[in-house]
Amino acid sequence: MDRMFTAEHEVALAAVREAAVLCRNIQAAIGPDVLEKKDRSPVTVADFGSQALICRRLAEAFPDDPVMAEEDSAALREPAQAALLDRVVAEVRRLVPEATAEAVCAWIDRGNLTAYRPRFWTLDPIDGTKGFLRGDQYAIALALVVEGQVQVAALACPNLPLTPGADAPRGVVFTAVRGEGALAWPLEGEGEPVRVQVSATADPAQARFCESFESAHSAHDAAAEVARRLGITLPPRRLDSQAKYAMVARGEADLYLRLPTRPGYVEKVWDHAAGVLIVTEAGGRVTDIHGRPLRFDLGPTLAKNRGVVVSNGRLHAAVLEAIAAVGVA
Ligand SMILES: Nc1ncnc2c1ncn2[C@@H]1O[C@H](COP(=O)(O)O)[C@@H](OP(=O)(O)O)[C@H]1O
Ligand SMILES: [Mg+2]
Ligand SMILES: [Mg+2]
Ligand SMILES: [Mg+2]
Repeated sequence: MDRMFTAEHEVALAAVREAAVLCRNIQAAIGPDVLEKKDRSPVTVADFGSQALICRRLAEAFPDDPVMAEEDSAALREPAQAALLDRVVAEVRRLVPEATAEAVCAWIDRGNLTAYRPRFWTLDPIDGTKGFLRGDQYAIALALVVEGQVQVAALACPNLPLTPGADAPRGVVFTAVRGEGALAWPLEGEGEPVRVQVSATADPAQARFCESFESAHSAHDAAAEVARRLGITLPPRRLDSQAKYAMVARGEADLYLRLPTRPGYVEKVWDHAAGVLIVTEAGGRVTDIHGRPLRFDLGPTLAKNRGVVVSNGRLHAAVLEAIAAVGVA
């Protein structure tokens, strides 16, 4: 069989790698003063810069493909934001010297798709913005959705150790093409990728689970109850962003629980599309808390889903059962 989506895979990998350079440049410059002043501007600059770089590459390679991205440039174009726009343009120019303010805004606006299409890209230019500001985990997540199915994914995790358990070097990109398995590439350099595979853990009590760092994004108390019910004694690993999908995909965790915190929050497509393909291609399973597959054919939100459960596959049924027994709504 011919390999499918070869060009899309190559472009997606190169695009998230380039954006990761910009994000690293900006994160490296965050000082204690930024945190003390609760200044969110570094992540705002990185969000816009990352989206501009990736949309530029997609526009070059696939001019007809729409992009459903998290950010839009309306705020950035306001005269009052001129200084912020200057910072974004300066960061983009370190990678694309010919970039102008107008071009940067136009690239960002290529990410303005808000309705479902039979073929579209979805982009989270920085996922885990809170982690980014804390100097912790964040991700750059890009996925191609065709007929409602994620076909190609690239997930850059600039602060995740390249090898599980080792502290350095950091920076890994996970990619997947449907039907072809999942790969982990060094973020930098020409190194060969390795195949990633979920864990073989079959005893729920032995499960290592992860969840959001932010308790506002995922109910920590409900997850603790589910864990207790499964006999899990290890504390959860808490980390920001779709790096949690990567943890399950490479067998460093067995479960990722994202249990709803309040009625009304609806998950976003760009927070999950890339992670879902990487985990499923690594042999794992992803559903919502009711066991339904995540729907990427409804626009920017997962309007028909509630929460997210990610597992190595083997543990999935037991986890859904425990969630139902605990009564997570
Ligand atoms: N109340 C809520 N419940 C669940 N997710 C939420 C939320 N409020 C924001 N989010 C999403 O949670 C994402 C981060 O996920 P995590 O907690 O796993 O790091 C955010 O992505 P961004 O950081 O890209 O804005 C945001 O889209
Ligand atoms: Mg996000
Ligand atoms: Mg984001
Ligand atoms: Mg956001």
